[in-house]
Amino acid sequence: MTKVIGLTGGIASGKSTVSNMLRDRNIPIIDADLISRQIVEPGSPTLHEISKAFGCDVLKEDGTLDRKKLGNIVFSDKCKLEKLNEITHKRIGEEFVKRIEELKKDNKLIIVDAPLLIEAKMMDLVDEIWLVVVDEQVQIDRLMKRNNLSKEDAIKRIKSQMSLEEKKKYAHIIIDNNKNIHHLKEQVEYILKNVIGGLN
Ligand SMILES: CC(C)(COP(=O)(O)OP(=O)(O)OC[C@H]1O[C@@H](n2cnc3c(N)ncnc32)[C@H](O)[C@@H]1O)[C@@H](O)C(=O)NCCC(=O)NCCS
Ligand SMILES: Nc1ncnc2c1ncn2[C@@H]1O[C@H](COP(=O)(O)OP(=O)(O)OP(=O)(O)O)[C@@H](O)[C@H]1O
Repeated sequence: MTKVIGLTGGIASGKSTVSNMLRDRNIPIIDADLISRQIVEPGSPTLHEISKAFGCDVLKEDGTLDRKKLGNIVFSDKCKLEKLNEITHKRIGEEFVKRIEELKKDNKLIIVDAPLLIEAKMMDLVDEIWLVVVDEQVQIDRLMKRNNLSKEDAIKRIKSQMSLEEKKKYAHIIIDNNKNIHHLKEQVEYILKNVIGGLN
């Protein structure tokens, strides 16, 4: 039996960092942020719908999605974010199902790295939820630094997602990423050894 893990957590909590550690152990990762880029390639129906809903202004001259511009629009307006989610989440979910089925053939453990797993009600696609947690101040600092955002913009993005306290209600395992990378890696190794056991 294959075990499918949903790896989730707030923006800049450290999901990709955890995913990379698991990938290094040859565990397959399904990356929602990557899928959300693939489904909006030029010529795709999703990009067409986005430009119809948000105007051609959200396209660059070469026809690709101007992610920065669309991000600025949706993270400042809840209704617009909901509109974008309506367009994208169904397709992201379909890709999850397809890729999980493919990977199940050859793997006992699969990770679905999805920031909005809970918000998008995709919990049923996975057997277990691992939640990466950080204190809000650490999250703000890391997000400002990584995305070169003002504090105000970083807070807007954090507030566009479900609160950590709410997410904790769904989590089977909590990974604390408030300290350094070494501390994070120790937890990942512990989980692989003691919780997942011989699966990977
Ligand atoms: C708004 C967009 C264009 C911004 O692009 P950008 O390259 O700046 O960010 P990227 O896609 O790398 O996402 C970075 C992080 O933002 C957060 N985020 C992304 N989309 C959303 C959303 N709809 N609601 C809340 N937070 C989100 C996540 O924590 C994600 O890890 C892009 O995120 C997007 O198309 N989002 C809709 C698709 C989606 O919901 N993706 C998450 C899949 S579970
Ligand atoms: N323990 C840590 N110590 C210091 N920096 C860290 C730590 N963990 C992650 N980071 C940094 O914090 C930032 C956010 O981490 P990461 O990109 O893994 O988060 P994420 O949850 O995948 O983000 P997103 O939701 O936006 O996809 C990155 O710049 C990463 O290098």
